[in-house]
Amino acid sequence: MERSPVIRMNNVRKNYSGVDVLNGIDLEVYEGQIIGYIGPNGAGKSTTVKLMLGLIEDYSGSMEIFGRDIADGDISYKKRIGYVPEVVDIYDNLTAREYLTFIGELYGLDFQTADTRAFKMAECFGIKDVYDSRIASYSKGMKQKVMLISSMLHNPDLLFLDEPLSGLDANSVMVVKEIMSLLASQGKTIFYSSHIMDVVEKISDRIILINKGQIIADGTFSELQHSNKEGSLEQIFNQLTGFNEHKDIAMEFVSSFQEVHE
Ligand SMILES: Nc1ncnc2c1ncn2[C@@H]1O[C@H](COP(=O)(O)OP(=O)(O)OP(=O)(O)O)[C@@H](O)[C@H]1O
Repeated sequence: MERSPVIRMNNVRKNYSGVDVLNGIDLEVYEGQIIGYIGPNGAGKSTTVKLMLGLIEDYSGSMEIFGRDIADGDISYKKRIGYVPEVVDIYDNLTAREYLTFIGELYGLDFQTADTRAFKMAECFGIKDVYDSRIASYSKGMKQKVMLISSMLHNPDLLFLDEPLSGLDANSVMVVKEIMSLLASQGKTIFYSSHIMDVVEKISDRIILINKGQIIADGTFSELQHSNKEGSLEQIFNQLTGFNEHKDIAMEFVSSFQEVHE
């Protein structure tokens, strides 16, 4: 059976006020893949994800999700997508129950289904006792858990996660990594961005490195290792993005706020 890609990008370009941010992204992502999408700050990762989510409309090239061009005016594909943004920006005045049932209903679930699912998920994440407390009183990790629940409540086929493990303790990290593997084994596709290289190295079955709006590496971790003769993903990242000045920069940074004694 021929596999058709869940995401297909063809020569996607985007500029902001004449400044090129994406310079021709070509990409095919398949069912069941866990894609680690990495790159330096400002490389264009969030821009790519926002384009796929339909949050930014003005671009050139073509972009298909679930086999349909997302510019065709039919936004029903969004119901099959879950998203955790990089910055947790939720309605602090709501309780988790209010927020999650609201999100569930936006995705077409009835209140009871959304509530039952959300409560069970909150229980698994150890936050059921605060389910009816205002989100404003939550810790950073607890808010992140609410975001993770909201992205999966409607059982999406494609998940976009931006730093999904941000603020989570070591035990919760293990649970979330396991959830990602389980979903991928069911054929769900996970596209996630992170700066934590050792996690990306371990859980991705494909790593895509973007630099200055272009894909400069794409493969499994061992493929990247073979073609770059480097050990860790962090070292491959440094090598491919041409960065080896960390010591000089650190020295300069510290000396900017310290007196230099000759
Ligand atoms: N709304 C905007 N208006 C103007 N420029 C923007 C806008 N959004 C992003 N950019 C620019 O586009 C470039 C890519 O930004 P993007 O957020 O995609 O990077 P990123 O790879 O996600 O970075 P990070 O790792 O820091 O999150 C940056 O130079 C950024 O300044």
